[in-house]
Amino acid sequence: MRERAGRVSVVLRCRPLNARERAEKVPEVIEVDEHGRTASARRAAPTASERASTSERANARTASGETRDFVFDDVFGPTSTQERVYDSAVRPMVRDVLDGTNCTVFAYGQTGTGKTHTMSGAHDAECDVLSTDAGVIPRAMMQVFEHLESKELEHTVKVTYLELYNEEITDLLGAPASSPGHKHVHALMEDGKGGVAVKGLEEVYVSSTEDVFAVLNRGNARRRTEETLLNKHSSRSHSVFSVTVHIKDVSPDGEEFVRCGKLNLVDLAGSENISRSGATHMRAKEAGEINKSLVALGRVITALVDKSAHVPYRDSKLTRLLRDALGGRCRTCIIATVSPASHSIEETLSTLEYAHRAKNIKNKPPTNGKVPKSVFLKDLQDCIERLQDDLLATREKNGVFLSKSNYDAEQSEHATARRRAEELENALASMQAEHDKVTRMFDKTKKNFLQLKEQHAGVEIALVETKEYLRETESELSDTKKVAEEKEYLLDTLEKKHDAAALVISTMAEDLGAAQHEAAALFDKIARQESVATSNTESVLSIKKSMGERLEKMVSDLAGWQKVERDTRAHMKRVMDDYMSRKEKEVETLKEAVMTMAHAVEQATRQASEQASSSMLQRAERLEQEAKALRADSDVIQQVMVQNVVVARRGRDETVESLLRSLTSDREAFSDLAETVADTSERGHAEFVSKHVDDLGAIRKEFTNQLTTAIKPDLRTGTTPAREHARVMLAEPVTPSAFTFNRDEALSRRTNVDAKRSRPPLSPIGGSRLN
Ligand SMILES: Nc1ncnc2c1ncn2[C@@H]1O[C@H](COP(=O)(O)OP(=O)(O)OP(=O)(O)O)[C@@H](O)[C@H]1O
Repeated sequence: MRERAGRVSVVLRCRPLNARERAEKVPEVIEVDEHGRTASARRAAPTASERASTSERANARTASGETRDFVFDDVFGPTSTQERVYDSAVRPMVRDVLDGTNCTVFAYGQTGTGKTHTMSGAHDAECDVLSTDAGVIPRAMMQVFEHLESKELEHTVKVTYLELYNEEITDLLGAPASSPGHKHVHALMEDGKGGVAVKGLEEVYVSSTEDVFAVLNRGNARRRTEETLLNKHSSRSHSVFSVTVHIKDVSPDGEEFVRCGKLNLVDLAGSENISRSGATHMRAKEAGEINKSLVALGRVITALVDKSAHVPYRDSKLTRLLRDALGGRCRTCIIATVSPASHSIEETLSTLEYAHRAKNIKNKPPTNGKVPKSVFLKDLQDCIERLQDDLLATREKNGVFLSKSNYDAEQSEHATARRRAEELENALASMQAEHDKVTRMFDKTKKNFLQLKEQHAGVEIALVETKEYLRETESELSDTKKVAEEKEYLLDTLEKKHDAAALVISTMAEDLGAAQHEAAALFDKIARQESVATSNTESVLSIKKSMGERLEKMVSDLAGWQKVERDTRAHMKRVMDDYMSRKEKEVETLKEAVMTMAHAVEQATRQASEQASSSMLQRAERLEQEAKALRADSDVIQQVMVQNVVVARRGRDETVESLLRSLTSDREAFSDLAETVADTSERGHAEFVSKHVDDLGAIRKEFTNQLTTAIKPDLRTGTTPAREHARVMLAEPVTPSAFTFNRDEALSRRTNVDAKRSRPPLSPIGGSRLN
């Protein structure tokens, strides 16, 4: 092994697969290069059985196929022998011990990886020849004694063997306990030189390898081992086998001195995955304690590597025991043991990482173990005196008493213990605070739990209800199934019917095709009808439009006609007024003439009545002529009216008739007037004139009324009688004869009227004459 001053040396040993692993064909994931002092760890996919026995997380991690390399001071593969490991890693250290150096060799690794095999192995020897399986301890002892014997040096060799189990130190070489349940537990104490010592530990002086093997056998017999799934003889404790060698020597200058070297050989209990090792109950607690102390060891290593100000040696008795070996004045070698099996890859990697880090721990320079013989003797003398004092004090007093030096040592230990107690109290206070916090969390959790319990009760009720509902649902389901079966049956029937229906449907489809054809023809017809209807509508609209236009035209014509009528009426009125005023004048004149005549008649009563009669007759004739002229005027007027009516596209028959009647009546009236005038001589002109003035007024009034009625609009229809009459007229074919004045008919009507008035009918104007 290469040596680097002051540094902890770390070697790796990888054991071969055991029989069971070989049988299971467990893949090997560790490759070692002894020459290159490297080890490669490969994460491989786990086998089915590994998957079954490994946590999901581990499976996930080991499935990655990652390979990591580690370099150590020495690497030993599965085929490396015990001898080779010893010669390479430990033999130099034993040499140092014999030179007066304190050395520590400890094996560290997962359970079942060969720590005990490496440290102890088989330590029986025949004929002073160690078996090939002999481990570090027997080989070291063999080397020590070979050296001492070969050099024929004066020496003493003493050994101690202790076990640290569940944080209690037991002396494996001490007197057996008085009762099976009783154990001697030993305290750790400061040795006053920066190290620790186990108080009251039995030191056994040995003078040969046989003595050592006997001691080892005695101690190993008391060591706690158990069978686990991972190791048939698993060590359940850490063990420390210490060898102290004192050698008397002489310096070149002739001075005698004593070389004192101590070799600590530590076999740690293996870290274990509790689930994989199958540990339960006490064993699980045991494994927990082992792991705890190994974690403390890991923290110490980390603190030393990181050069932390505080190294937590006091966290466990294991680290206190190894204090000198880790960071103290000691030469140290760590033998890390690993398994090549794939199922241990995670633990193997953990071991490799810690071991690799531990390489960086630097110890202080070892003390020179050479003590002058006088000093050594003085020390021995002091020791003997202390022991004698204790013995004396014990003898004199009725109890256990100590010598002053032992008392001081005890006091010093008590002071340390007090400090430790204070530290522990502080730790306790922080733990109390943590405990309070946890209690509060517990209370909160308890509250939550109670709430959850209540919810759970509610859920249980709901569950019962759900179960009930489920039962109901199941019953409904069975009913539904029955219904489903029935439906299935019906479905079958329906399918058959469906086939039949399909047949019918195909027939219907054909019919439908025909119907569609007919419908198409029908639609064509309808389209045609619609087009006709549209054209009709257009015609109606056109007729309506032309009717409207015609009506408007008619209205406008009517308005024109009304104007003509108004003009005619005004004209007639003027004619009539002229005529009347003329006639009135004439009547006046006539009256005057009549008066004159009457006067003349009165005066010329006696003058020739014939002359008078003739004159009157002439006068009457003249009047008749005038009447004829009037009649001619009337005819002219009549013709004008007719012409006007014709020009106004027919006209108001009734109005015209009325006018005609009126005119006829006027004519007749004039005829009557003429007759009356003819009769005037008989009835008197005054009566005649006044009567006819009245008649003329009545005629005018009636004419006016008729006109008003003819043009008065009907509130309901919005039309006037004249318009209505015109409409009727327009609707009927009009012949000019309809407007021809029938004089005879008029006369006959006049006669009828007169008859109704009980008046003698007038003689035709043309044929009238005065009687
Ligand atoms: N290098 C090796 N060559 C052959 N067999 C070995 C080797 N290492 C270990 N073994 C065997 O493996 C088994 C377990 O070894 P060992 O008891 O030494 O493990 P351990 O690490 O001490 O376990 P634990 O921590 O449980 O005590 C033993 O039967 C041992 O003989």
